[in-house]
Amino acid sequence: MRILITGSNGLLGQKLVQLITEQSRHELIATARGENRLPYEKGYEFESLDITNQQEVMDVVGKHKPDVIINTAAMTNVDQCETEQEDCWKLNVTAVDNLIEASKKQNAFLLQLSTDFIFDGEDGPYNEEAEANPVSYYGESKLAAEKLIIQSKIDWAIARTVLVYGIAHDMSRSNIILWVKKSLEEGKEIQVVDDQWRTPTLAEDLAKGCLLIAEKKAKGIFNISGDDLLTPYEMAIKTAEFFNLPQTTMTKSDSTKFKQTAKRPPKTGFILDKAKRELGYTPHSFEEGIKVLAEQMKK
Ligand SMILES: NC(=O)C1=CN([C@@H]2O[C@H](COP(=O)(O)OP(=O)(O)OC[C@H]3O[C@@H](n4cnc5c(N)ncnc54)[C@H](O)[C@@H]3O)[C@@H](O)[C@H]2O)C=CC1
Repeated sequence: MRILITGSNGLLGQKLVQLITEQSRHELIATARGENRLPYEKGYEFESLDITNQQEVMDVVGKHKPDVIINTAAMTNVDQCETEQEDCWKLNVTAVDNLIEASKKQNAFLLQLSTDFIFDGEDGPYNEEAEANPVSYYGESKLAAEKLIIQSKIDWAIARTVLVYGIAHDMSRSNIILWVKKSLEEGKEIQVVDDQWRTPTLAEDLAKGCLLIAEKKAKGIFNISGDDLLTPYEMAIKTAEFFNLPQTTMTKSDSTKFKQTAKRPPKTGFILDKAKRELGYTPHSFEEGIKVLAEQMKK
């Protein structure tokens, strides 16, 4: 199978490239805006691709004729989406339309990544049929992209995910585990919210879930996240316990104390029954996820 990935420099993109090249079962075309910033070059072809450029999308997809396109590229900074709405829409919605058109022309299966932020967070955890009601512009844009795909006449899947954590090859991305570990090691005072719930997702699990969908060409919406419903404070406690760090400088807080540009849904998290049943998806627990990161940090 020929798989084309957009946003291959992003966190999920990197993990997908790693997973697919390690398995070497598929032909891979890794694309990203600008230069290839991946540290390894074997086992895949690289193509520069800005998905907001309609002609470029048509040309690259037309040249490589993939069986499956996995669109990981997006504007993922929730506050930035709130302040730069035009750019957010261009990348998170209009560019998806470019991919739909290219998929239609080449008869490719399109897998789009989406988010728990399409929900208002009043009654999580959610299954795939729950009613969306975004409270941020980011959530609105990702929901609009879902609608475009659902209404299209192509073969499609949507993988929705939640709070992805993992180690990018250049350590460019922080996450709650790295932040808590570093802060407690330095004896820094930190406040961690205990009134938001998520099912945090190990980036490697998300990559596996996406590949399962691609290999099966499983159509429809799939929740692909971790399975443990936790508050950030609970995640922080588990992190401190794992690394055997003193918790004296860490205090419980609530989200009203933090001023953020975009509103966050209080309680999301996903029910994974469908992905487990139909894809054989089996995510790590949060503790196992910390262990995976700890191993990667040693390298
Ligand atoms: N990271 C998270 O916690 C969550 C992520 N998601 C979704 O999962 C998907 C993957 O997320 P991450 O890998 O964490 O995001 P990321 O921010 O690490 O990667 C996004 C990639 O898109 C690329 N990109 C930006 N503009 C582009 C353009 N015009 N053309 C081509 N590429 C462009 C960026 O360079 C970056 O490499 C996204 O669709 C996101 O909305 C959903 C829920 C939570």
